[in-house]
Amino acid sequence: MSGINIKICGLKDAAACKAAADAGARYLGFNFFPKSPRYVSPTQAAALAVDVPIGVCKVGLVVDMEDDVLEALLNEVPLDMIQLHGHESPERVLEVKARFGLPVMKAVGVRDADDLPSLEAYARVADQILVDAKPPRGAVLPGGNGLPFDWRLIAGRRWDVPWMLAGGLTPDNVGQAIAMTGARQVDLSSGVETSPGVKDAALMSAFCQAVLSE
Ligand SMILES: O=C(O)c1ccccc1N[C@@H]1O[C@H](COP(=O)(O)O)[C@@H](O)[C@H]1O
Repeated sequence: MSGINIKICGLKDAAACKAAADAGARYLGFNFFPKSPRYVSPTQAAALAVDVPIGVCKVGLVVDMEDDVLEALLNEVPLDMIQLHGHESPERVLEVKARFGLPVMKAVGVRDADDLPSLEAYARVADQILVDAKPPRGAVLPGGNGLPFDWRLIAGRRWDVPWMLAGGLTPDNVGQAIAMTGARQVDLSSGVETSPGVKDAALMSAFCQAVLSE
């Protein structure tokens, strides 16, 4: 056992949730961004949440969501953590934490060294930070594009809160990603899919094996 935590995001059906938890994921992510091929409605997520094992963290991924929509979502789905994956400011992170009382993980996109100060800023306000690849210019999705960033940019860097590495991770590259960055938590979506939004149990198992054998 490596002691590295795994999050598998964008789960849409009960079989995929079970396969992810059985494979060893400690966080399961539900995606509430309507434009995503991984979108689930609050009603669908509420049904899936019922069978998530105790001790596995249910994360809700939202993108620049307004308070009233977020409130309705949290009233319907028993989430354990909110993942903010849009343009939410540090002030907005604090607001969401205070208003909804759940831990907040803020995704921060990295493309080059200019993006690194943002990580420090969000690490001061969020409960966790998700160090993700910045989406390509003009992309529809602010994440979930299956593209890694240059891991050398964060080699040896540490923040004062727990952090996850994301962006284009796969069963084949996650070992190298961990070795280069020292990540103790990893997160992915596309890398365990056969097509956008379709999770594959064998790929999830292969990914978790690759991480857990580190
Ligand atoms: O997966 C999506 O469709 C998505 C949509 C909007 C915001 C974030 C999204 N995905 C998150 O992006 C990272 C990395 O994903 P990938 O492994 O590169 O596909 C991960 O946190 C996903 O949850």
